[in-house]
Amino acid sequence: MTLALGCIADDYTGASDLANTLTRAGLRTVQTIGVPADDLALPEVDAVVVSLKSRSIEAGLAVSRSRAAETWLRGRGARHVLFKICSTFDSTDAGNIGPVMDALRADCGEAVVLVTPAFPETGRTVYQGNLFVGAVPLNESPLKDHPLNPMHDSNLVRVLARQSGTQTGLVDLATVARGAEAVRARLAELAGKGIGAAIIDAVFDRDLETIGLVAAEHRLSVGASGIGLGLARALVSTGRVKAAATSDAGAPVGGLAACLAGSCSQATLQQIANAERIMPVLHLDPDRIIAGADEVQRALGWAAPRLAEGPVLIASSSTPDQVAALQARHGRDAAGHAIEQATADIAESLVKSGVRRLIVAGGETSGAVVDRLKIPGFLVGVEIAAGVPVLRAVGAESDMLLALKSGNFGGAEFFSDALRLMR
Ligand SMILES: Nc1ncnc2c1ncn2[C@@H]1O[C@H](COP(=O)(O)OP(=O)(O)O)[C@@H](O)[C@H]1O
Ligand SMILES: O=C(O)[C@@H](O)C(=O)COP(=O)(O)O
Repeated sequence: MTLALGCIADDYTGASDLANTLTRAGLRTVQTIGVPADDLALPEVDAVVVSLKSRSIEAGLAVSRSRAAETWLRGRGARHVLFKICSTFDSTDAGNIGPVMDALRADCGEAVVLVTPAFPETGRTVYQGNLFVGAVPLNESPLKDHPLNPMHDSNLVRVLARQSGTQTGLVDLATVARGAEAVRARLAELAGKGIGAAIIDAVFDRDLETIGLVAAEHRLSVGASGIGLGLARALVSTGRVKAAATSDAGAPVGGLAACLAGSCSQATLQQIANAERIMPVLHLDPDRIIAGADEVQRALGWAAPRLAEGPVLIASSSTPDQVAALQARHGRDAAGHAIEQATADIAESLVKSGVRRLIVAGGETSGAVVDRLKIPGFLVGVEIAAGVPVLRAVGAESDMLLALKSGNFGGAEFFSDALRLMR
């Protein structure tokens, strides 16, 4: 297998979002959980997205895990590696976007790395280096209240400069609009000044196509699904990949269905509220989880009689005020970790009792659940909402369908939309 594109994603929902985008653009794609074991039977593919849970861990660990993934991908022929980050640039001043980018850049000797989280299909656009979420700048969006990485600065040139050892420059929209040659010239100018990273503006998919053409000539890029779209279209339009039809990875599995939510995003809170109309919903008590009380057992006892009747939803999600109060009592990381592990405990028991269709809301939450279920990889099925495909587990103990929903993605009826497509 010689890969046309290698990808390293810093969380599992982000990885499935990217795998979805690449698949829809015609690349045969598989999502692996971590660096695949040698005995994992992978189909013949054009792109592999290695999913890491490295967004919110210590920067040194994120670097070493990303480097291991890079070595594996380049060893399978990937000339270009895309480091997939969140379309809302989720990170802190300690990393991990800057440190991982610096390490991968040093490994491949790239002069200037193109960086853009733009993903217009989901309302993420970048103008003059400022990230917009829908109509508002990042720092005014719900991301200002993210439980793990609240985003308070929408100027990505500044945000990345605080995290990276290299200087950060800008390729503005006017340059992108002039086409690939103008972008190449601007990158050469930045490289001449010793600037090693460039935030590049993008508002429409056509901007990402220009960016993809240029990025594909390089060894490394950093961004969200939008630049993945640009790269995939460039690989197809230049004949390096023959566009494939989408597979039937979402064929029915039957079995019980359940939903778990650990995301506290505004979108997820609305989706949970709407789900109350169509299925039983249990709201976990986060204080009881952290206190180590038997909240997991309570949830399982609640779910057992209801599952045979139809899908259920179990959520730890709370409003920003409640999240802040909980974190003040217990600490941010301790609270997040305890809740993720409790959600994983619940997922493990649900699967033991016959759940084969599982929907998880939240990136870190999905990471904890998928790790616990020891699923080595996924094939991409139909799209439920922009950035969220139906996934079929490969190499797992049971044949299962999953959906890993980024906190901010999906329409107001996401849970019923997903269940309709996961049979
Ligand atoms: N009620 C709560 N209070 C505080 N933190 C919570 C609560 N519920 C879940 N969390 C934690 O918040 C984080 C949500 O992150 P994540 O799952 O990545 O969601 P998103 O995709 O919205 O970013 C996780 O670490 C999760 O355990
Ligand atoms: O790019 C995106 O927005 C998503 O693919 C993503 O990474 C989402 O992360 P979470 O919101 O933490 O799920």
